[in-house]
Amino acid sequence: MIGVSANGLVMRFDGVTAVDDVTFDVAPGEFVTLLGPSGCGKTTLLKMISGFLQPHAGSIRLGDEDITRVPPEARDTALCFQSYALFPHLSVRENLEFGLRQKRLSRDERRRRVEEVASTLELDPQMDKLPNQLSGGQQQRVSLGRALVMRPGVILFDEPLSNLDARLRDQVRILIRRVQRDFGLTAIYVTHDQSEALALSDRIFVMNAGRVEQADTPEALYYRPRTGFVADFIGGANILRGRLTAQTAPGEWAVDTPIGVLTARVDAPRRGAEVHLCWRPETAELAADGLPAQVLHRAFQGHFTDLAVATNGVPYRIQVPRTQAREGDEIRFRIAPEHVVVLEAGP
Ligand SMILES: Nc1ncnc2c1ncn2[C@@H]1O[C@H](COP(=O)(O)OP(=O)(O)OP(=O)(O)O)[C@@H](O)[C@H]1O
Repeated sequence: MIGVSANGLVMRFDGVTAVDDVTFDVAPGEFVTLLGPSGCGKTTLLKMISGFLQPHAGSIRLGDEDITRVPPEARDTALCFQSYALFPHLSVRENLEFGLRQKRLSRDERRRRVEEVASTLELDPQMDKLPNQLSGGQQQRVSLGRALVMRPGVILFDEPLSNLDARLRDQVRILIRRVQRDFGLTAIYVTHDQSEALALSDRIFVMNAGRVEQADTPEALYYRPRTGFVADFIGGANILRGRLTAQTAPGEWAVDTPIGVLTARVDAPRRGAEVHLCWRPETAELAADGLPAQVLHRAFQGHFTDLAVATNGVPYRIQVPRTQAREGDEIRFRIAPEHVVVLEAGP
């Protein structure tokens, strides 16, 4: 297993900086997702790692080797696309074998690898069919198989599930994670779908305007976002401005906000400091002595009820497991200090 590291990568197109001084390390065997809105530079970064784009500055290493100037076919990487990129006139078997023939592997070795991958991906019954005789999910498995037969050190995915319907997406997602573990591959996966990223990844690199804004585990990104962009992009947090007023316990401060006084854990507090706070809707608990809020809209969701509420004209959301509250009612709620996060930068 090999890791990938990038140092100071820059890519510009016609004066637009698509990737702006990106540095990261992906550990051997790690599954990392590049997540961010359309145009933030995810695909450009992936193409630099695979060698289809040359960076204007910076370097990329695969294990101990500097591969910045190594052509794509000589890199120990394989790419799996959303558009499958299968040869329409070749059978599934021939599609799977294609890269191995180009590498001039022996017939026995080709057969061994193709059979192993076909059985892992349950493609055996499809081997003599042409791509247009397959469903979208089957075509995506062939595309994955073509990458796997190469036994790359690093497998790169560019939105591989985006052409599949919701049910198939779940199945192929689980399959991707399983083969990545079983084959001992390092994986870099591009998506703009946050739930896909949260479900698949060891770590997520959240990208914004060509930069990696935060690189963390899914849990840390969700519960400890560092910026307003990350808090909002991952799971939609409530974000409020506030001012630190007084210490209430060791490491805990009262924060004056437009919806009332909240208590937050604060690392480096300064009395009077203006901060941005974020908290997740589901961390609110109904409590008779809590902050008041007026219910604007109620949406029952089964295991929780989503309440759009407002206090002093400021709208936000809370989610509670069970409530009789209706539009127009006043509710009261509290949030434990460990769930109120002080951001390094606002939205
Ligand atoms: N070949 C190109 N020529 C000119 N501009 C480009 C080219 N490729 C990408 N860009 C620009 O670089 C920026 C980053 O594009 P990129 O495709 O990496 O974004 P992305 O995050 O993968 O977006 P999406 O999720 O929509 O695929 C965008 O502003 C895009 O318009």
